[in-house]
Amino acid sequence: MTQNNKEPDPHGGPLRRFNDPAYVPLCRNLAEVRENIDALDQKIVALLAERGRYVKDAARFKRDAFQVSAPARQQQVIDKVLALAERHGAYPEVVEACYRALIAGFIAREQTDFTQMSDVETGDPT
Ligand SMILES: C=C(O[C@@H]1C=C(C(=O)O)C=C[C@H]1O)C(=O)O
Repeated sequence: MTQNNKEPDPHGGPLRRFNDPAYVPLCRNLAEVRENIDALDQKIVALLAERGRYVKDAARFKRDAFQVSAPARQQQVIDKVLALAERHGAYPEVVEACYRALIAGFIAREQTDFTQMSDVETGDPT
């Protein structure tokens, strides 16, 4: 196969086919594939914003950095999303990698939020 370093033509027809006869194509061209991906990305980012708001709220119920990190809960989330991946036919390695990155990012934000809070009983900044 030759390499031409040109981006694919979004409006061209198919250049390859899957060998699996059961494969049902979804789109007529790459532009249509990308419209669908872009529409999903809008929903995914909106959902990430909503998830982030709950992660922020979680900081109100924690005493220290270990509780912010909550490693047992992290593992529970990974196990749960891997089971969901299987149920929905998502690629498990993609789901796991995404969630490990997401959780790491959310924890970093939660740790920052935690430093900008005060103890409910003493009023001490933590
Ligand atoms: C939101 C929480 O805090 C952190 C963030 C998590 C997440 O993004 O799912 C999970 C555990 C914690 O590391 C929580 O403890 O539930």
